[in-house]
Amino acid sequence: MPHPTKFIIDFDSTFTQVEALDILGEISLLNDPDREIKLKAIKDITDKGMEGTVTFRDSLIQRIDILKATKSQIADLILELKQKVSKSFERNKEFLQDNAANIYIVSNGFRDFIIPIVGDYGIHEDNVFANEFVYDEADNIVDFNRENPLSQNNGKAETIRKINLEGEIYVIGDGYTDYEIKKSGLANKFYAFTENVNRPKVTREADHIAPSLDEILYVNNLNTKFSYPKSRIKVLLLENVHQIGVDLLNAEGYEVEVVSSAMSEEELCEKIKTVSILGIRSKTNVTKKVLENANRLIAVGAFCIGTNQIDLETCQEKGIAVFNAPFSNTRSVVEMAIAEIIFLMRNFVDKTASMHQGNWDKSATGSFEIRGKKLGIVGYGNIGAQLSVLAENMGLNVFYYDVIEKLALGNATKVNSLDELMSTCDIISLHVDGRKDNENVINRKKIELMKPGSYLLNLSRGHVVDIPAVRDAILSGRLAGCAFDVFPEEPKNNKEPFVSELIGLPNTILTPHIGGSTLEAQENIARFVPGKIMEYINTGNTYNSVNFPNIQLPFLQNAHRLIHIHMNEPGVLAKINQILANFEINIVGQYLKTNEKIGYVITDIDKAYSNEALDALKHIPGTIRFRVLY
Ligand SMILES: NC(=O)C1=CN([C@@H]2O[C@H](COP(=O)(O)OP(=O)(O)OC[C@H]3O[C@@H](n4cnc5c(N)ncnc54)[C@H](O)[C@@H]3O)[C@@H](O)[C@H]2O)C=CC1
Ligand SMILES: O=C(O)C(=O)COP(=O)(O)O
Repeated sequence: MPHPTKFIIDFDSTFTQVEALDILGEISLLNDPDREIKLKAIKDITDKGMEGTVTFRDSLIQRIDILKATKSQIADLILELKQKVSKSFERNKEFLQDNAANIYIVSNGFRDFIIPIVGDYGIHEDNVFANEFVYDEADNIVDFNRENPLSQNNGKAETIRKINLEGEIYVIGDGYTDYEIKKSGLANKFYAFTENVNRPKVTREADHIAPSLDEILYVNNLNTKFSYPKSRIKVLLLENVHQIGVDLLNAEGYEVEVVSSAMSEEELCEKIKTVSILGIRSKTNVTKKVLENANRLIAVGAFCIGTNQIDLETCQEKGIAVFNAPFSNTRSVVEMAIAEIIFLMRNFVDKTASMHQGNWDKSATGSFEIRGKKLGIVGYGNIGAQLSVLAENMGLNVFYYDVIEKLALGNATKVNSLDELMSTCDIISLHVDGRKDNENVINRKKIELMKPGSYLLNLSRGHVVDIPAVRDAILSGRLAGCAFDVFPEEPKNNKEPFVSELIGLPNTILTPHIGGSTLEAQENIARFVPGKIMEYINTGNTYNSVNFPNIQLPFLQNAHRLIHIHMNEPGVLAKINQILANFEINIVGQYLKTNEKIGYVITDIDKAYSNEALDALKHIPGTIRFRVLY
């Protein structure tokens, strides 16, 4: 049943993402030597027409004169425009088709290209009000129908007056001429559509600013496709997440804010209040206090490997799913470790610094090949194991220690205690995770166990090593060198100073936590993490989540999906199913997984159900979060 409200929708920059005459210019002026100048002139005239500094009629005359387009070029334009329909119109095609009888396109553009585009969405040509080109015998566009009110200022209001619509009338558009319909008393509401263009002069006049069609349908209870408009989902990305990630989340229709540095707890406590998706890297601590303020937060994306900076348990208790990129920068860290082992054993860093001072110090003293040396890897996870493979290929003998049982790759040898590893290897490289228990795992005692003249690398987490003990070992000559990429205290951004007791020590490589900072790694991460978050939000999939039970779900077809997150206590599933039975709701599919703390139940049901049933499900004791996917 179509909804009785009548929608008057603008075409250029509303139904489509672009101004059609700009695109027509790109086509008709393709081989014109003054193409760029003319295209710019068309844009300028369009803007002047919008601002009202040139009358709309004059702007049309001038543009058509520059365009010199033909009928066959209109056919090309239509093909282009079909690719440029606004994303939220595309998403809500079903709504537009079902309600086509009550949808009117009123535009200062041209019927010649509008009808074929909106026709694909079920909108009948009788409901399209727009200008018409005039062609000569050779099919060149030479003029437009000057009798048409839409070729003049305030033509939209005049057109609506003539068609004499009755009932509730809503106007959707991005331009001042759309607002004029409401201003003339011919519509009940004006929605300023900002998905493609945001004009303050227009949004100021709006009854409602609509970043998407989803938003308009949502506020009018007309949403059939999305239970919640994506444009209402606020994303906050901190710490210079790669632009690809920003673009992906923007393209999904979310409202994305980007901040280049990390945030302090205090700053984040304030900022998080309106945020639904938070993206961070290693520097932002998502603490219990932050999470207490995070009542809209659905998911956290760690755009890195480590998640020790996030209070994962509190996230679980609040039904916030956490995702990371477990392999995207692994290789980058390993390559850096290999390079540093060679640099340390040849004393390259001090030698090059000395050369820059004008010194020539050619000597083999304290310089060694890495071939045949014993490399001890602490933490044989993804990074440790990959380092093992590459190091062995370069001729190192690999030994490792891990707190859990791990498959030895290649010829690597498992060692049964950390002490044994520390005391027998020439190089120790740390690749443990950042759990709290790992604080000072490499303490003074462990460092004292190391072979005289050995080397220490830490590319894992700063709190794992006792820094004053390393300083003493370097100064006493027990350690021949060390490489540190991570520190107990790291600056929040590139402007804050770096302070450490390791500054100025000999054969000591210090890097600003850049193990994973390669363009390849950052791009991989920026594709991976948003992908996981969007999948979770759109389908409920938690596969790869760090803190949620992992479920890989089938596509939702012809059903609605109930997502129920609850404390893992007995009987919740039974209660869910009891409610569904009481309301005679047919279950199409059901999936449950739990971990020690929470249960995650997905129930796909037939589309016909009452809101009371949803209400009852929401109020089952122990419910943490409940949402519905259409
Ligand atoms: N410097 C940088 O830019 C980067 C640093 N990292 C850090 O590297 C570390 C390792 O990353 P992945 O290998 O991907 O993690 P992973 O989780 O795959 O491996 C960690 C391994 O350490 C073991 N482990 C934990 N505590 C241990 C201990 N006390 N003694 C011995 N073994 C212990 C675990 O059992 C596990 O096998 C993490 O701390 C991560 O945050 C990761 C990427 C970039
Ligand atoms: O991936 C990790 O765990 C890292 O330590 C890299 O951190 P970053 O993203 O460079 O702040």
